[in-house]
Amino acid sequence: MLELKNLTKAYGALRVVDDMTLEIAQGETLGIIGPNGAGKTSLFSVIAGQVAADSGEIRFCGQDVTRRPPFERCKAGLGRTFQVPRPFHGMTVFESAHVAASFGAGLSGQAASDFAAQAVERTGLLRHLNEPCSSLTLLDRKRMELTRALATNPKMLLLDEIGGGLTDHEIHELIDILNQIRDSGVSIVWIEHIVHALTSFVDRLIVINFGRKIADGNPKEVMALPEVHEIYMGVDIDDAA
Ligand SMILES: Nc1ncnc2c1ncn2[C@@H]1O[C@H](COP(=O)(O)OP(=O)(O)OP(=O)(O)O)[C@@H](O)[C@H]1O
Repeated sequence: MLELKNLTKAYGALRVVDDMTLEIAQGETLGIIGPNGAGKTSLFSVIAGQVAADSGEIRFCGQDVTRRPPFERCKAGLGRTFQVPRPFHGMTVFESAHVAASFGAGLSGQAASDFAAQAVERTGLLRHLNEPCSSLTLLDRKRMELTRALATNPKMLLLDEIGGGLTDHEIHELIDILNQIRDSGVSIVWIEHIVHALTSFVDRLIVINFGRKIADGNPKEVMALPEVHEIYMGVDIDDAA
C-alpha cells in the first residue's frame, strides 16, 4: 500500500530521513520507535507531504505521490495525527470532524455530518460533540487528532505519539479503539515511546536512529536485538544481562 524508495530529507548537514526504503502492506500495523530526534516525526511529515523529500520516491496505492501536496495525499487515503495536537481553533469537535469528512473524505450534506458524528463516536468524544476543541484536555485533544484523521476516511493512518501522557487504563481504551479501526481494514503506522503498548498492538516494528532504519521485523525479535538495546535504551545487552 505504501512504498518508500531511498527517501531522504536533510536540514543542512543533518539527515533526518536517510535513504529510507520501506513497504507497508494493506491492513498491516507497523510500529516505529527510536530515540528522541531520530527522525520519526520527520518521516511522517515527508510521507504525508508537510515536508518535501530531497530525493527518493513515495508510492501510495500504486501512485507516485512524492510531489503531491498534503491535501491530495489526504484525499488519496493517507490520514495523520500530529504529536503536538493542532486543533482547528474556533471550531467545535463536531465542526472539526465535519471539515475532515468534507475536505478529506469528500462527503457533503447529511453524509458528511453522519460520517463526522460516527468518527467522534468511535473515538469516545461524543460527550464533547459541541464543545470547542480549545476547551479539551490534552487526552481529548489527542483523541481529537485521531477523530479528525479518521473522519477523512483513511486507508492508512499515521499516528504520532497519541499514547503519550495517557494512564494504563487510557492506553487500553486507546488500543481497543485502534483494534476496531484496524479490523475495519485501515493500515496503521504508529510512532510511540510507550513500547509495551506498541508491541502489544503492532504486527511489525521498525527502529530508526539518525534517520536510518536499523531494525525491521517481528516486535519481540526486534526488541531482543543487541543493537536495539544499545541504541534505543542506551544499554548494552551484555551489560543489561
Ligand atoms: N524544520 C526543521 N529544521 C531544522 N531541524 C529540524 C526541523 N524539524 C526537525 N528538525 C530536527 O530533526 C531531527 C529529527 O526530529 P524529529 O522530530 O523528526 O525526531 P523524532 O524522532 O520524531 O523525535 P521525538 O521522539 O523527540 O519526537 C531533530 O534533531 C530535530 O531538531
